[in-house]
Amino acid sequence: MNNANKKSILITGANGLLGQKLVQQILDEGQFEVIPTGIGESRLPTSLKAAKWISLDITDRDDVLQVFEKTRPDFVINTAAMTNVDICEKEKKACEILNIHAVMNLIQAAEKFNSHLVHLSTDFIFDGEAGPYSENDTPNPINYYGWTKMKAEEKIKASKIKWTIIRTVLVYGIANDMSRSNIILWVKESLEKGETLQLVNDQFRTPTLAEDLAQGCLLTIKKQAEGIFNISGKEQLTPYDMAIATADFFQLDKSKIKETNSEAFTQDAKRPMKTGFIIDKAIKELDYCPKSFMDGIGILSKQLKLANS
Ligand SMILES: NC(=O)C1=CN([C@@H]2O[C@H](COP(=O)(O)OP(=O)(O)OC[C@H]3O[C@@H](n4cnc5c(N)ncnc54)[C@H](OP(=O)(O)O)[C@@H]3O)[C@@H](O)[C@H]2O)C=CC1
Ligand SMILES: Cc1cn([C@H]2C[C@H](O)[C@@H](COP(=O)(O)OP(=O)(O)O[C@H]3O[C@@H](C)C(=O)[C@@H](O)[C@H]3O)O2)c(=O)[nH]c1=O
Repeated sequence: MNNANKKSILITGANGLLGQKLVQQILDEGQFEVIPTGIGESRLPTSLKAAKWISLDITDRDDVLQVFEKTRPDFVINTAAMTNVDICEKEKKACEILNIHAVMNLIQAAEKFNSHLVHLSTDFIFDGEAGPYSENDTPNPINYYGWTKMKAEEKIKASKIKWTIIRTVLVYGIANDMSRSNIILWVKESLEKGETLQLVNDQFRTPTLAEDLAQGCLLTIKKQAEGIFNISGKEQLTPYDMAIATADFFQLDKSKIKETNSEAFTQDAKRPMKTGFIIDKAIKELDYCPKSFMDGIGILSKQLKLANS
């Protein structure tokens, strides 16, 4: 506990899409003290500068222990990861260091300072043969990114710390100075440039609005819920469905969206075919209530207008 009456939440990777939404919601709600951390300088928008930024590279064990020593966070939400799935397939060592070894640094520090670790995981721990998945299904990753996220879960489950694992899928939204895009944004931007897109119609996801994911993380902290929770959107859609919905919403040229399948359209890393999550446990135990996909696009659209005004 830092502030007289507020518990503290340290966010790793706070410059990221989820990280920025968490800082926003924690500041808006005022119930907790937020400690935003990340690699290098803050890229948080000025509106979030109230929170004191701490540079923290979670792959640096001494850096992690020093920051925990200084801040003694009650909770840690680990959003930091190597999230470009195709680069993970090509740069396995870097992916292993960030997605597995760095998590072990956090486990060690959480154990030493009695912090509750909330860790972000993914649908890519599954092989996509039988989605949508519940919390009890058996992982069987088919790409290296998914394998590293599964190994990190195993390290956490084997530890002695208080932990919560939040699994999510295909997060979309807009944040300040983003280091990677997401499907709604790259479909919208490509169509606005008049580019032709190939979208697969045989992969299934339950796309997740970044704000809903952040709220799901905070609900587990508010309810001190431990264990595994699926936090995602409710609707199961294909990337083709998502692209058509995006074009309809922003009134863009749908004829530039070519329907294809995973046989014809391949990426460096294999994607599991049918994933998505069953979110009944989060709805029942956390009162989690995600937006519909169309409402999610509406929220993103309003933020884009604000950002461009
Ligand atoms: N996005 C998605 O579709 C999904 C994401 N997830 C999981 O959710 C979590 C958050 O995802 P998302 O917000 O989209 O990810 P982002 O890629 O937007 O954010 C990850 C952040 O981690 C930071 N980072 C990279 N290396 C380090 C390091 N050594 N120390 C500290 N921070 C570091 C990055 O910094 P910088 O910005 O400078 O590169 C970035 O800000 C991840 O764990 C991901 O695996 C799970 C399923 C789906
Ligand atoms: C680039 C592209 C993707 N797709 C499909 C493949 C995939 O199912 C979906 C999204 O592809 P992307 O490469 O944009 O995103 P992808 O890397 O698949 O996103 C993943 O990110 C990591 C961090 C996760 O944890 C996963 O849950 C998932 O969200 O769209 C197309 O159909 N056409 C395209 O041109």
